[in-house]
Amino acid sequence: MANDAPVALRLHQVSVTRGQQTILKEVSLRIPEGQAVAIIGPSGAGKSTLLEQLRLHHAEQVSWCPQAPGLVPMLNLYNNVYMGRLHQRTTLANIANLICPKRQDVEEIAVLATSLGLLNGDPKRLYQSAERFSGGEQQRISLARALYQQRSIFIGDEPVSAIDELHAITVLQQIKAAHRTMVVALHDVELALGCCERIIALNNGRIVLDQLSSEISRNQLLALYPHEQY
Ligand SMILES: Nc1ncnc2c1ncn2[C@@H]1O[C@H](COP(=O)(O)OP(=O)(O)OP(=O)(O)O)[C@@H](O)[C@H]1O
Repeated sequence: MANDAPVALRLHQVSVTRGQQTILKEVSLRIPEGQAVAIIGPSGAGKSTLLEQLRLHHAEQVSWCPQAPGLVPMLNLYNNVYMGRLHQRTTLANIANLICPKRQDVEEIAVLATSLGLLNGDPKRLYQSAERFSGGEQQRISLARALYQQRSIFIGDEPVSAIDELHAITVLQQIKAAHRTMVVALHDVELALGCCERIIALNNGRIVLDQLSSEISRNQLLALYPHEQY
């Protein structure tokens, strides 16, 4: 696949074994800067494991959005998002934030939360504990935390699976616009074809397809899911 841009993410013959099972089998991969890539494949194919390897190999550049929201339930929306930049700030600044958040941080997170439809016109929702948001909203808080990291590469494991189809497209476009490179595991092949220029399919720990979306048909992708009904 010709692309002269510098490589943003690279794996070279990476294998991952857990217990008796080899989950990734000598996977090699180069993702150029500027590309939006969907990782697809049936459940258990190794998508999360592949994303984990990409993240571990490029930790400093990556904004990471895991499959489970991973929020602190009793902390409010604001503080859960603020955690995205904990490591970029001093311990003192982080403690001060818990007592008296800076206006600039509050405003920035409010803008982000609004853009993801989390405030519904009510700024007080910024101070509502995460556990009082719905599953889909909690996923969007997790996304806001990843976006707040402001890194050049976004890696997300099913980042829009709890968001309805219409909003999922908008949210993926928003993620794309905020990062130079995006790699997301998606179970929805339509979404993958519509929002990502390159599709990488995994099966049983191996890459079985790696093509530009413009060169693949929907049926070709559906054939990768023989046991699932669409
Ligand atoms: N920590 C672990 N210990 C043992 N086996 C594991 C571990 N993590 C994952 N696996 C196994 O590795 C395989 C791939 O898992 P992985 O989560 O990467 O798949 P996936 O394609 O992301 O699946 P899904 O779409 O269901 O999230 C599965 O068979 C899973 O049971």
